[in-house]
Amino acid sequence: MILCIEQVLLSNQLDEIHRLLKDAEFVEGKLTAGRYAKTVKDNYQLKGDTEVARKVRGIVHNAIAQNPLFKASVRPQKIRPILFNRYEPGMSYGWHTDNAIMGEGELVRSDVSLTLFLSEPDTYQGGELVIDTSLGEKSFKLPAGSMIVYPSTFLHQVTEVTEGIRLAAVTWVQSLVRDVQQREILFELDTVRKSIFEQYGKTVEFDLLCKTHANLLRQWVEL
Ligand SMILES: O=C(O)CCC(=O)C(=O)O
Ligand SMILES: [Fe+2]
Repeated sequence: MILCIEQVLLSNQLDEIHRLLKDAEFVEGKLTAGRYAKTVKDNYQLKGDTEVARKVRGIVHNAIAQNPLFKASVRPQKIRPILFNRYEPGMSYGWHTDNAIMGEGELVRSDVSLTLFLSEPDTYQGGELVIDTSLGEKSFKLPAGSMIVYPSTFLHQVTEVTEGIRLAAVTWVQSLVRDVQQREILFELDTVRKSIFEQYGKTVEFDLLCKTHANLLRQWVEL
C-alpha cells in the first residue's frame, strides 16, 4: 500500500520550516546511511544535534503523528527521528533498500518509509522519488507539504536534481501491525465503518464491522 497524503503541513508551517532551515548547518548525508546505501547516497542532511534541528523535527513529527490518514493507514508504534535531506544540482540517492533495523538504544524495525516533500515541484528539476513496486517503477514528486508513505520493503531511489534545491523530510516507522496486507485490510475496514456511521449511524451492521475490526486488530497487533 503506497499512500500519498496531502497537506500534512500547512503553508504557515512550511514557511516556518524554510525560515529555520535557510541558515541551518547541513552535513554529508552518507553519515546516516547503511553500509551499501552509503555508496549511492549523495545529498546533505540537517545536522541533528542543534536547537534548530530539534525545533523543525518537533514541528514535522507532530504534524505526521497527528495526521488522521497516517494514523489509520500506518498504525505507528515507533517513529524514528525525522531527517531533513537537501539535494543540490548534481545530487541524487541511487537505488537502495532502507535498513531493516534502525537506532542504537531503542531499536526500530522499519515497516514503513516516508518522504514529506518540503520544496514545491516547480522550484527544482529532477529529484523524483522512484519506487520499484510490483507494478513496475513509479515516480513521485509531490507538492510541498504532501507526504508519501510506502512499505520499506521496496527498492527506491531519488533521481538526480539538475536545477534548484530539493528539501524533504524523511523517516521510518515501526507499525503495530507488521504485515502490509493486514494493515491494508484494517485500514479499509476502518474507512468503510466510518462511512457507514456517517451515512446510517450506529446500526447493527456498524457494530458488527467494529467487532470484526477490533478482533482482527487483536489478532494481528504486536505490542
Ligand atoms: O529523499 C527522499 O525522498 C528519500 C530518501 C531516502 O530514500 C532515504 O533517506 O533513505
Ligand atoms: Fe531510502
